[in-house]
Amino acid sequence: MPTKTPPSLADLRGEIDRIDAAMHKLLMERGQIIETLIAVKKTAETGSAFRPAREADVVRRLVENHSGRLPVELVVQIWRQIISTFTYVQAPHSVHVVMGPEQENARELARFHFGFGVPLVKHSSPASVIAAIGRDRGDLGLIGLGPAREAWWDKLGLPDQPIAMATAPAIARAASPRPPQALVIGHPSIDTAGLDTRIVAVTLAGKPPVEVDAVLASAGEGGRHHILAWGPREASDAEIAQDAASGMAVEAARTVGYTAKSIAA
Ligand SMILES: O=C(O)C(=O)C[C@]1(C(=O)O)C=C[C@@H](O)C=C1
Repeated sequence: MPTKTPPSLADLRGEIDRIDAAMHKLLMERGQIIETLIAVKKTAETGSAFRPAREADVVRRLVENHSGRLPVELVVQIWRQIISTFTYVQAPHSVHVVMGPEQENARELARFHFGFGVPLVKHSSPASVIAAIGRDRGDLGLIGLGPAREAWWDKLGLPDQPIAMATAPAIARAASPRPPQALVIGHPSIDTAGLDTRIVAVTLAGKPPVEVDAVLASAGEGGRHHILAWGPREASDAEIAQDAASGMAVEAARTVGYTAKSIAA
């Protein structure tokens, strides 16, 4: 049987050039939709093009349809860059991030999530990020989750205060901790319809004996224990608080925003 001669390097590069040109053309075609998007979404009036539920759908579909040699993280990273740039071009804004010695990977996480086209503003505390949102309705904030010095999330969801609307990273990677590492917050006027997960600020009588996956962040303060819990959107604040409390008495529970279910890569 005659053996097939392998393609030359020039042939392979020709093939890559053809694919690159097609990808570039499609990207430019995607870009042509922006002007109409701005008009249809009335972005000039609302000040923000950010639609977290739609973004989560796009990423979930990519992960579901992915196969082959290319790591899915790369594909998600490329699309996060595209989507964030599209959001920015429709309505320029900044992303406020808590960065400091205790938040070493915050910049990397912010760049992975929002790409390189969006300006990052550095803050030293969650309270300062929360205060910054609302001065400009289109701005977003990124605050690290996990153990905290104070229950900064208690400021979310109050009248005219920012709410939670996404978690980062967009996918739960095997190489990174399973629970989300950071919370994305934004002005309450941003459309959060379609996000299937409720985020609840809970006050407990004391520290629960075990920490469960339903807890995103926690802080001990003034004898009380404060946690940020998540559960299905259709569940009530009290139900989500009970699930996260591990038997500890629940003193207060209040919705502070929503997010999309974790997307496992
Ligand atoms: O679907 C929209 O509303 C868009 O503006 C498009 C797009 C995208 O690039 O896919 C950009 C920003 C939104 O946050 C969601 C999705």
